[in-house]
Amino acid sequence: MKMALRACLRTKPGLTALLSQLSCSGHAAARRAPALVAQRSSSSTSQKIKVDFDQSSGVAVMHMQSPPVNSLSLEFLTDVCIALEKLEMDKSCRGLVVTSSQPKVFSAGLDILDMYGKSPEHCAEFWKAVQEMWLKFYGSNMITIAAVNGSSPAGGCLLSMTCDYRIMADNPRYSIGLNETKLGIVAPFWFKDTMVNTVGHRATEMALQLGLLYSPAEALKIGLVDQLVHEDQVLTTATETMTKWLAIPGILNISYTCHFFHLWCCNLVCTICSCVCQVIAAKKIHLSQDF
Ligand SMILES: CCCCC/C=C\CCCC/C=C/C(=O)SCCNC(=O)CCNC(=O)[C@H](O)C(C)(C)COP(=O)(O)OP(=O)(O)OC[C@H]1O[C@@H](n2cnc3c(N)ncnc32)[C@H](O)[C@@H]1OP(=O)(O)O
Repeated sequence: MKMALRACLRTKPGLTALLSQLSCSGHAAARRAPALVAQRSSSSTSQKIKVDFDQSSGVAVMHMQSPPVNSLSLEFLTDVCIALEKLEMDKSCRGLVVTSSQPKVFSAGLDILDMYGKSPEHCAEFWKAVQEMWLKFYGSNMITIAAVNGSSPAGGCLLSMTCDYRIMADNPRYSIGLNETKLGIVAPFWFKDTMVNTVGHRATEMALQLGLLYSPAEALKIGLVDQLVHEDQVLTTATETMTKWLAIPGILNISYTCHFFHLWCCNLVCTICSCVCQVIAAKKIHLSQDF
C-alpha cells in the first residue's frame, strides 16, 4: 500500500490532487518553511522531534520525544509532518528510521485530550493532521523502518504500519495493535485498510472486532511486526536492516509499486461503493421512519 501511494504520488497527477485534498497538504509547511540539510551529518530538533541525519549513509533517524508517551496531538503531528517534509525534500536522504525517545512507549496513539471537548475547527485540523501523517509516511519516497521500542497501541500501531518494515523490542510487557474497539471507538476504514495490507483480512477482522493488543511474540506470529530483537538492539538493527533495503535498486521498488497501486485502487473503489450504499440505506431508514 505504501508503495502504491508512492507510485501514484509520482505518476498520477489527478490522484495526487485527490490525496492532497484529503490530507490538507501544505498545512504543515504553511507553519514553518522546510530547510535543506547541508552538512555531512546533522541534527535538527523541534521540541517534540529530533532528527539525526547521516549524509554518508543517506539515513535519517527520527526520535519522537513528546513526553510522557508520544501521544499524537495536533502540535506533535504537525512537527512530525514538518520533519518528514524536510527530509523528503533532501534527495540525499533515502532512508528513515522512526523511533521513540520515551522509555517503554513507541507512541500511545492519538492524543485523547486533543480529541475531547475541543472546537469543531480544532477537531477538523486535528483529524486532517492525522491523515496527513498517514499519507506522508505511506507515500514517502524514502524507505521507512519503524524501530518500535515500546508499546504502540491504536494510532501508534497505525504509524508503525505505514512503514516498510517493523522491528519491535522483544519485551512481553509491551503491546501493539488497533485497540479502538476496546475504547468504544470504531477505527476509521483507512486504519482498517492499512492493517489488512499488513496482516491480511482475517487477522484484521479478529484484531478490530475484539480490539486486540498483541504481545511482541503474537505480533510477530501474525506479521504485524517483522522482527523481534532485544530492547537494546532495536535501533542498531533498524539501521543495519536499512542498509539491506537501500541496496535494492529503486527501479524494482517502483515496479512493485505498480502492483500494489492496482490493489489500492480496487480497494478505494470498493470503499466508495460501500459508502454510497450506506448513505442510500440510511436514507431509506430515515424515509421509512417518516411514513
Ligand atoms: C478530533 C476529532 C476526531 C474525530 C474522530 C473520532 C474518532 C475516530 C477514532 C480514531 C481512532 C483512534 C485512535 C487512537 O489512537 S485513540 C488513542 C488510543 N490509545 C490508547 O488506548 C493508549 C492508552 N495508553 C496506554 O495504554 C498507556 O498509557 C501506555 C501507552 C501503554 C503507556 O503506559 P504507561 O507507561 O504505564 O503510562 P501511563 O498509562 O501511566 O500514562 C502516562 C501518562 O500518559 C497519558 N496518556 C496515555 N495515553 C494517552 C493518549 N493516547 N492520549 C493522551 N494522554 C495519554 C496518561 O493519561 C498518563 O497521564 P498522567 O501522567 O497525566 O496521568
